[in-house]
Amino acid sequence: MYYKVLIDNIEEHAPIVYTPTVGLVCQNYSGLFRRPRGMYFSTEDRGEMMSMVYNWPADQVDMIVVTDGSRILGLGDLGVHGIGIAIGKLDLYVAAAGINPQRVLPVMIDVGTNNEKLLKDPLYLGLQEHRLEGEEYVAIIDEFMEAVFARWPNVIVQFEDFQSKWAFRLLQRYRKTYRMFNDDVQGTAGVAIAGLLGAVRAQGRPMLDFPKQKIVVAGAGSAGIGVVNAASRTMARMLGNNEVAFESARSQFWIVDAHGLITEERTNIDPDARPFARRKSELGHQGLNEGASLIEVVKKVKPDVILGLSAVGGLFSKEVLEALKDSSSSRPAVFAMSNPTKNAECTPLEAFSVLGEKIIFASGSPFSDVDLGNGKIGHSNQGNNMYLFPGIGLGTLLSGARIISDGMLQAAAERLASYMKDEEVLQGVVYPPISRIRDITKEVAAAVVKEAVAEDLAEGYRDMDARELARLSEEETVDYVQQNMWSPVYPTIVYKKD
Ligand SMILES: NC(=O)c1ccc[n+]([C@@H]2O[C@H](COP(=O)([O-])OP(=O)(O)OC[C@H]3O[C@@H](n4cnc5c(N)ncnc54)[C@H](O)[C@@H]3O)[C@@H](O)[C@H]2O)c1
Ligand SMILES: O=C(O)C[C@H](O)C(=O)O
Ligand SMILES: [Mg+2]
Repeated sequence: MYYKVLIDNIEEHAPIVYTPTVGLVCQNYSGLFRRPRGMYFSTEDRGEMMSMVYNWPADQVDMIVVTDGSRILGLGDLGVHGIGIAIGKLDLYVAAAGINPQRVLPVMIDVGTNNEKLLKDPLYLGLQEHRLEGEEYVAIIDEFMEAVFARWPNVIVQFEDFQSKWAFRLLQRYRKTYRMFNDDVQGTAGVAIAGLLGAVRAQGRPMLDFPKQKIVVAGAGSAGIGVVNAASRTMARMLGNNEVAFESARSQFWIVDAHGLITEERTNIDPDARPFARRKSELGHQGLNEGASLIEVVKKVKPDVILGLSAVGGLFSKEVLEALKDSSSSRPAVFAMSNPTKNAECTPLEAFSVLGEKIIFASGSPFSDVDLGNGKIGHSNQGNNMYLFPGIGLGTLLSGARIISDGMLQAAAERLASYMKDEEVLQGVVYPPISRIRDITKEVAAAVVKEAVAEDLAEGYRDMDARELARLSEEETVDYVQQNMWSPVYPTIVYKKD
């Protein structure tokens, strides 16, 4: 009944089970606690996880969303309170992807917290010690992965809201051996690429013009670097996929973090950001220096896009938006993607009032459209990984792919981009409304299945073996996905008064 209500009213309820309200829930979780949900694996469970997984009552689990609570939305380290995010994401797996709700498992890895308030809070439900670090931390995650894949070899594990340093490291560690992905790094990247391709089409230009876009990214964490990595690979593919193409794609991005513009001259540069550090040779003629402020960078670069994944509310100030007036694009794009609402780099009202009706606007959390007067509407898109992660999970499940490849993620992003019609995109609508999330998820999942088959990764699912999967046409693949989506059905009961 809960899922029936959620699915039928997804537009109204997504902002409650998901961003922004889920953020508030996580911030107050110990005080709101009613009953335990999900599984907790803690530092104290070392050596026991293999037997613990057998305590979970379901014989089959299709999807796990796991977090260690270290970076929940843009709210920082919330320790075990972060379980709310895993529960919320899995609600969307049921509502959008039709994963059976009896086969989802939210997981919290409790290795302590560095949140001083929680460390002192008598109501805190988790371990009251500082976070475990280094190889001991990795050993805990290794043990958890071995345990869940031993009990459910076909499960898919989505890593969610791990602080950046672990997000990248764990993704590299597991992605070639387990059916797993990191939603903040990879899901966000695909959604951003789909929106950026939409912004190119909205200028009346072909998607192949994407490599000409100049993009300033504020934020060099798991999400920001994930976007720049994948978007530059997409550009490079469009340019011929050779070394020159990669170099040209790289030069389209300017990354600004808490210390300003990232250049080669930065000391202690984060290895994940290093490939995108601006070269010394480029800085002179651009009039930019190491650590240049966001506003300076926007003024000098005149970018087509400013994209925020900084978790700093209001970072796209009036001055930054004013500077974007000189953008070389006929329709500059403002993507204020940080969550929850108060962390958005700017609101659509702020962006449209400074830059006018032409811009393309997207935010991570939902905002209302803006009335621009004279019957004109400034469209507020929700650029959130919710448009991809359910389809990535479902497509992986139904293909029986052994791993989740870059190609499968790329296919998902491209399907999301092509889902929007030209008329919609020209009106500034680059993402579908959430009311269509079940349909878009079905399409994304089908694209993931097709790509898994093409890459010879698919091993089939239940009665559908790999050979049969390979024989399905595009349309048949979509039907196959649809038939395997769980749906709560209730008969209509009409009470008749005689
Ligand atoms: N819309 C989506 O689908 C989506 C997906 C993933 C993450 N996010 C959001 O993105 C945000 C960042 O997530 P993350 O995992 O990358 O976090 P993170 O903490 O790893 O990274 C934050 C980055 O922002 C930088 N930063 C801080 N202050 C800045 C400033 N004043 N100017 C420029 N950069 C600044 C930091 O240096 C860091 O590089 C969060 O709010 C999260 O909710 C949104
Ligand atoms: O949870 C969301 O709404 C998106 C994203 O995964 C985030 O961490 O902000
Ligand atoms: Mg997240």
